[in-house]
Amino acid sequence: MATMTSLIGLINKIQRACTLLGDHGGEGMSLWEILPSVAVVGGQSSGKSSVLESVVGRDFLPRGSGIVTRRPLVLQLHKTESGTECAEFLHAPKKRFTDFVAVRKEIADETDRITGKTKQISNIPIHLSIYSPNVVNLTLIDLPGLTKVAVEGQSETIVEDIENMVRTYVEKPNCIILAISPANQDIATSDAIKLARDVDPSGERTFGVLTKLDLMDKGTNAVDVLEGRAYRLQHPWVGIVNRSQADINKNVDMILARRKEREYFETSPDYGHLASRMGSEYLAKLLSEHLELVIRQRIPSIIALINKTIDELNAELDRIGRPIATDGGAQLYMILELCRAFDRVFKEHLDGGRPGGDRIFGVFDNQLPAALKKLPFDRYLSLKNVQKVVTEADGYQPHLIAPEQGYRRLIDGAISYFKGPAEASVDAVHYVLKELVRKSIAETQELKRFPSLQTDIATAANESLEKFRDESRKTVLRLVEMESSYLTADFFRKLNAEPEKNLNPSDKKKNAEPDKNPNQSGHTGDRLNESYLRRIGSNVNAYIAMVCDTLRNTVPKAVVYCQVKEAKRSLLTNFYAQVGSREKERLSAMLDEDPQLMERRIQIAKRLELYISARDDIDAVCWK
Ligand SMILES: Nc1nc2c(ncn2[C@@H]2O[C@H](COP(=O)(O)OP(=O)(O)OP(=O)(O)O)[C@@H](O)[C@H]2O)c(=O)[nH]1
Repeated sequence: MATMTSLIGLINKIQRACTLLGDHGGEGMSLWEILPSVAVVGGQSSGKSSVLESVVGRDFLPRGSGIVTRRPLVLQLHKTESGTECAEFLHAPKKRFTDFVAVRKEIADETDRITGKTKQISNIPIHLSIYSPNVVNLTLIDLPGLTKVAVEGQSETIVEDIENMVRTYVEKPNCIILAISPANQDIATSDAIKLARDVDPSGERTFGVLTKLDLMDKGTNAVDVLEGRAYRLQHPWVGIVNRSQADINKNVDMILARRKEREYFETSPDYGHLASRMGSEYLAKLLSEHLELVIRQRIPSIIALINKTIDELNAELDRIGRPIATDGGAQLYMILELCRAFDRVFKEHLDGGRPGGDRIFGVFDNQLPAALKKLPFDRYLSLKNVQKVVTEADGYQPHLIAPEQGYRRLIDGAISYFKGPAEASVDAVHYVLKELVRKSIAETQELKRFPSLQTDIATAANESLEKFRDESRKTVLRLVEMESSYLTADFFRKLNAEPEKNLNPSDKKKNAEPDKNPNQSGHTGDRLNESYLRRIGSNVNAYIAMVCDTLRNTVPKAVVYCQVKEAKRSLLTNFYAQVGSREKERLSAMLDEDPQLMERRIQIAKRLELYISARDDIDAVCWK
């Protein structure tokens, strides 16, 4: 079974590692939060520093009037078998202090480094480890003393600020509270007890410490408090006699002070019966034993938290991606895999499964028919324009039978109107595809960490789409031009057949005077009569309607063939060819990651290392 030394040593080690990672509490459940610690709480001048120092057995804490402790001091005591005592700060790990006067100065300087030489406070802790044969393994947190009023140079909120900071430490269920109250004040007015009662009403994690027993008025004693009658706590009260200011001035050393304290209790008529449970040494032992008990109880939940965190960190590493291979072949493989992932998402957009592909159907089903409908054939085939085109078509020559050239010109002119909607369909589908490329890049999880590759893929895909658009435009224009290049003769044959039904065909052939029938040639003297022009207009209109029906069906086919199918088939084909011939340096550049993400990965990896080593340490200690 684990020894007390190894258990507390283990917790010390994990706490130090937490601080290295900047994990000293804060938001969320952290390892730091679950590790047990002892916080020293009390009003100013209640004797906190004195208690801490006598537990440690050395003078090392800054002294002075006013607010001295302005940052939490996390003090880790490590018991060594032998050797000289030394101290080490986490912020200066290579420097070993053997002179405790220098330790005191370093605490003061390090406090100022964060807070400046003001009287402000900060909740960023200072970590100090003390290695000594004269200490027990213990982690103590010294906190600024609770005050009642702000003094000159302090902000109005200082009283509240200190209380809030102390509270953040002591309200955590893992915190053992060392509540320091001076015996020469009424226990009912103790700031430490007041706060401890607030955050630990059952008193199960509060240790009451009564200082300054030697300063009580003659004839009074604190037996009521020390025996738990004045204020009941789950743990026994411990009385302490620290060095007086006069002792400090006379440089009474700690060893002597402890001996004097022991003698005080042993010879005291009031406290003699309690002597074995009084004094700084007893307090240190009591705390250490309690801490061990708490750690033992906590180990299962610490292991559970560590395991849960390791799983979460691994999952996050998977999500943001593992580090990239350095080998060129592996990088090429990775780039192609990423392109394929993008391509899959893009195809899902087109084929369904993800939204967007339906907008292409919308172009053919709504936009194209609406644009065709809006073509200005009414104006183009107005009586006036028909007359103008037909008249101009044959130049100075009179029309003989039917205005053949006039018909052709009118039809040609009308068909050229279809170019607009056909090209607009090409463009509309182009923009839908471009948007789908953008969306697909954004939605490809695997690509998220590679902004450079995202840009490269977008550029390559858009270049391909431009090419497809050009091809598609040529094709639809060709479809329109084809309609002009050879007209459907059948349509006119049927048209000619209709009026002939009303006439006697033999008569028509015989007299060979078409001009006489206005329905046939429409000549009135030199000019075509109005109803004949109307008939030309309506014939051309009917022909155009037929062409329109055809194009409404063929333009979408051409667009899908040239743009959509090509996009599905070969959006990145050129890109693959280019990438395949690229140098390793360029491949690495394509896999450049977002610097923030890289930083995040390093952080997670560090954290993961801490948690894994913490788990190993716990395993090692528990199996000992
Ligand atoms: N006689 C005697 N004096 C004590 C005792 N405990 C503390 N003192 C004196 O009380 C004064 C304040 O003690 P500190 O230990 O500095 O008290 P603190 O709570 O750390 O004070 P701040 O850091 O200012 O909040 C010092 O002059 C100590 O010598 C004690 O048990 N007996």
